[in-house]
Amino acid sequence: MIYFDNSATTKIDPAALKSLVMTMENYYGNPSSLHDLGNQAKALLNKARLQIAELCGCQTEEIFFTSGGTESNNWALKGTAYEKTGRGKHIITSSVEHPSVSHTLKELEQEGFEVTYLPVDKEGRVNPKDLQAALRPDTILVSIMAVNNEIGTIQPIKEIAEILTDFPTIHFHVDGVQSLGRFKNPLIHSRVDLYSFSSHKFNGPRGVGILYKKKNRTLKNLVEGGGQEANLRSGTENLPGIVATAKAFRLSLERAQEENQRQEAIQALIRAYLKQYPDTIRIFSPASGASPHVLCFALKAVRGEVMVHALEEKGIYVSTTSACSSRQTGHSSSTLLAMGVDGSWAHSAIRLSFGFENTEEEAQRFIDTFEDLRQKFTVIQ
Ligand SMILES: Cc1ncc(COP(=O)(O)O)c(C=O)c1O
Repeated sequence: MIYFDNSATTKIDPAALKSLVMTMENYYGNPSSLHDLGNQAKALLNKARLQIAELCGCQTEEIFFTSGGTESNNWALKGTAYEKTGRGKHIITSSVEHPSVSHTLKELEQEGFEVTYLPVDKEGRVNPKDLQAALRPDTILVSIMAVNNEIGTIQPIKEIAEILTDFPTIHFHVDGVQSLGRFKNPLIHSRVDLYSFSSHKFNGPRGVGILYKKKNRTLKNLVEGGGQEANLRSGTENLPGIVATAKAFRLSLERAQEENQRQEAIQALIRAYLKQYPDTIRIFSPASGASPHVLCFALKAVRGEVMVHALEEKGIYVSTTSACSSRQTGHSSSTLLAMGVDGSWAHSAIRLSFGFENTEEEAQRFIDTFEDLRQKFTVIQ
């Protein structure tokens, strides 16, 4: 079996799994309880928060735990919109965001907010000049992803942050769900106010997200209840998941350099093979300025889902462009369409995404299998 679907989700790291089970078995007290078991759970929660804050170079009060990347994104966007509605109703984003951003913004549009969707170039990248031109006195929020989940493009977050330095009242949110380990500073730039992470994308467990919120920024809370997470996000904390997340976060950063190099080598091997067929194979992931963990391409006139299942029969697991959209029949990648890719090519796209267990030997096995399929499909055509 070859698992090349790490942008959809990753296998939990054995050390993170150990932390998860250890916490479940030994720290089952509720961190809000007054007794000793509660105190022990609370101490562990504080420790996990401190570890993540230190790794991000921020304060513990700036780290909030949520249920995943989707909730972190929803909270950053809606929380800003509802908090700042008196100051303005204009939001800027890109046309290639994950649905947890784009669908949330569509909802806000129905509630009377105005959203500017910045175009992207042929590599799926926003031009900071377009952002500069879109800024208005009533702009309250800019939300741009760090790394695109469908093709891997890295957005110019630093350049955008520099521009926004002159606009200190605007909240700058970055969806960093696909980004951990790709930047030296996990939060990229000090001008970033809100940053979303998702544990299951970096070999942590499902059901845990992180929202970094800069100390002086205010967000409306969306989840009311017992006042956990500094009264801003209620609900009994998922302590085992949070402890395992802290472990996976640290491990991801520790092995980032080695990981990136290995994934670059895997990607280079597969790219070299794909490039032999320029008439029938198109590569959509940029060759530079992109994360090495994603490689998106298409074999002409073979639908993405057909290729996904043909590879699956050979024990190779990949996606059409994003796991969320892959069950919607006839759905094309929104990123590819925003890049101006022709609809029929977009329908044929598949995404390979690499993780910490993948090897160059697997890349070679993938190439051999894909070559058989390419020949088979070419004969059929
Ligand atoms: C860029 C991006 N943002 C947000 C999400 C949502 O994260 P989660 O699955 O933790 O809700 C994903 C998941 O694929 C993603 O790739």
